[in-house]
Amino acid sequence: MIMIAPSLLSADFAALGAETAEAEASGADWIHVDVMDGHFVPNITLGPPIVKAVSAHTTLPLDVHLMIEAPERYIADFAAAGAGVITVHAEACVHLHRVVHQIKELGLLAGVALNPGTPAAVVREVLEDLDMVLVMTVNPGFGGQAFIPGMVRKIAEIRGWANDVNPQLRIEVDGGISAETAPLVAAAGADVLVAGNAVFGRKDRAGAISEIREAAQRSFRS
Ligand SMILES: O=C(CO)[C@@H](O)[C@H](O)COP(=O)(O)O
Ligand SMILES: [Co+2]
Repeated sequence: MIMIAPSLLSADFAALGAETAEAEASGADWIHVDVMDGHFVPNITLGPPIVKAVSAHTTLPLDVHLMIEAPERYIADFAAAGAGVITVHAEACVHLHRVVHQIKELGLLAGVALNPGTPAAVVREVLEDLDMVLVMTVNPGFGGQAFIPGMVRKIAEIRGWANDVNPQLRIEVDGGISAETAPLVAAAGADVLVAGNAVFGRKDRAGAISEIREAAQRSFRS
């Protein structure tokens, strides 16, 4: 089943509680929270205290996307703040296997993200251990960027491997996802779609979420 994870990066930061509750009421499956440190990516957003504050406004899993160097330093803090899924960037981890198990030992779902310039092969050796791979379809750091079509091949490659070694693997896509791009990624095997601008940029959030979901559902290929 396709899941939709609206990204709070495009929400009103002065009203994160209300924006989160509205996303849940509008049919979101997860709430995507973008954490940026100004080093791994050229932008700074938020940390565990804000994740904790947001968690009081939803019953949905918080899908925490860590765009930070050496994320192992903060995993326990984000878990304590209420994260349900923690995704680290492969490019930010020297000991990727250890970090994945650090997340799982806290009872959370573990994801690994790949920048557009990073080959799929980087996750191959940990694929059996993962709950999710996040294929970035823009260069991370900002919302509202254009989808990079070349990433569709990477999604299909990972789905092909997962069918052999980890059929339950979720493949999340993040960046430039809309009702227009959703069918492309779903046809390649992505089943968790992050959408920032395409949801929070619209007044009718429920309409936006269901349009993206239906567009993806029609072409999903597992
Ligand atoms: O991780 C990121 C950006 O680095 C994302 O989660 C963005 O927030 C997606 O925004 P849109 O491209 O959907 O507007
Ligand atoms: Co993100």
